Amino acid sequence: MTQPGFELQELIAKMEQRRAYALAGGGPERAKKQHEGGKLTARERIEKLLDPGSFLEMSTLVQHARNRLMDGVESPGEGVVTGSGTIDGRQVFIFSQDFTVLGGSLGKRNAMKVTKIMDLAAKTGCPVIGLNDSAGARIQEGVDSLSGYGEIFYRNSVYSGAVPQISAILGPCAGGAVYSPAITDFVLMSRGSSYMFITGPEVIKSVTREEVTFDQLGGADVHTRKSGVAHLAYDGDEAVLAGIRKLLTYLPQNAREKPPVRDCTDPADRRNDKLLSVVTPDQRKPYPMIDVIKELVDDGDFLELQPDWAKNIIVGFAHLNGAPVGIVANNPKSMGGSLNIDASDKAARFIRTCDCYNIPILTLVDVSGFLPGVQQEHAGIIRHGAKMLYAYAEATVPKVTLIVRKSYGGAYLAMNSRDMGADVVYAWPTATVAVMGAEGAANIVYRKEIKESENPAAARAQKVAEYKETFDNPYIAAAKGYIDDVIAIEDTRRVLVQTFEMLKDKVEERPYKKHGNIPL
Ligand SMILES: CC(=O)SCCNC(=O)CCNC(=O)[C@H](O)C(C)(C)COP(=O)(O)OP(=O)(O)OC[C@H]1O[C@@H](n2cnc3c(N)ncnc32)[C@H](O)[C@@H]1OP(=O)(O)O
Repeated sequence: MTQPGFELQELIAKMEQRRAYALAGGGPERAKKQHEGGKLTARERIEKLLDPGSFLEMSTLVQHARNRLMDGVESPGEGVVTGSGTIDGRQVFIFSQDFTVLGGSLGKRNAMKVTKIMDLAAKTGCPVIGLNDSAGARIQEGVDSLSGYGEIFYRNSVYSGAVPQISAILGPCAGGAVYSPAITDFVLMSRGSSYMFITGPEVIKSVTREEVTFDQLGGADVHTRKSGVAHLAYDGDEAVLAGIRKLLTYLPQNAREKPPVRDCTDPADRRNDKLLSVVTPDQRKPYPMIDVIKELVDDGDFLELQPDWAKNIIVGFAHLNGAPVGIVANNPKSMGGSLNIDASDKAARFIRTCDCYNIPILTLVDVSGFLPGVQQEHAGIIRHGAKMLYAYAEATVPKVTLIVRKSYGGAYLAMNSRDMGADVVYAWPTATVAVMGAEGAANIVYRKEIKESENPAAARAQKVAEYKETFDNPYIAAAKGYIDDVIAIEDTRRVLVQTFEMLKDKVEERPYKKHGNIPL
């Protein structure tokens, strides 16, 4: 007769054997190949991302859905590692595609593992992090694998704005697979070892005869400089994972919560005398807006998103006296800070991201207008610029606008003026608010007088000077109540900290609707 203890040991041994089989993934040879390609394995990534020892794995023993083509094929762990854990003590859900198992390809059961943790994240109100490294739809599973993608995309969309979703691209992400990261809130890529594209170089060559490498087509630099698909690029997996940890410090767990406030040692009333030598009243003289931002926020620490795409607008996260804030700022160093199609898309998306996750918005304005040009008009600047107006008006988080220098025309409205829903608008003494700059305005308003004058050039100069004297300042707008106060430049940090503190419990309701219809 079998000893009861022995029977239990057998059961335990069987469990350990199954578990070890799954944990080994595609085996040491494929793991070695992964390392040789400058990449970590799926499990190493999880270990580096989460707080030590916090990973609770799910669905470890799942196997592929059998079909004729998959006979005799092994898929330990089914090509993806899933579960939950903590980052800085806060719970997150994670899936990490395992390229060592069938190239991390996505079949029905692989997708089931992913959707399981997405559902748990939504039910428990926690962020979802996807570490992508996959050859795409599992060819042998045909339409079942397409269905698997559908189930993931559906949840990416339904949970959008409910819980933060962050995608890291750490290897291939091709074909329809790209649409999962594309729907999520943030996309981070590793340089040199990751790429995203709809159709690969081979197909492109056969259809259009264009010859291009994987990296030239969809590498990290392409998506952070040209397409705007990705928000941040890093050198290597570890840097991407550190980037995710940093990003989470600005985000709440879900849309019902506020983002975490941290201890702040940078004095709330620190004077900003440095700024007196950064921004000059000369409208034609550009200055680094990024220096203005860094001077105002806690410890000069600003996480800029999409820093190399649509450089004429700056967006990113910082803390003000320990509380996260989203910043949107014109960049006079690029295209004179004017707004174009890409800048409008970049800003609108960021504003909506802040609003989803209860992050107050600070807008720093130095804008000459929307970029003139046939290309911009024909490409739909009206439709794209409208997104910014819509996004600001739609946002119910605290919104503070500071006019640093120029604020002209339609762009004055697109940069969150009082009428567009700013809760408080400040201006520096260097600010000018008008329909257009003095040169253009004088030419139109005094055209007849200038033309009929004996010396048109002198008459024009005089009228420009008169116009500047009368209109190129913030005081007319302040007198009409469009600006709440003109503040001392060196006192700005204190004023902003106090203003956001005043607004922190702001509640703003909107009329009933299914959802708004933002122009896309
Ligand atoms: C909706 C959509 O996703 S459509 C897109 C469908 N996907 C594709 O067309 C990509 C097909 N795959 C590829 O082109 C290549 O595998 C690449 C470029 C992604 C990676 O190339 P490499 O790094 O050289 O890896 P390699 O080709 O050896 O693939 C690794 C393993 O994954 C397997 N694999 C790769 N792609 C798939 C796939 N789509 N389905 C099933 N298995 C796959 C390979 O057979 C290989 O298996 P093995 O380790 O047992 O030999």
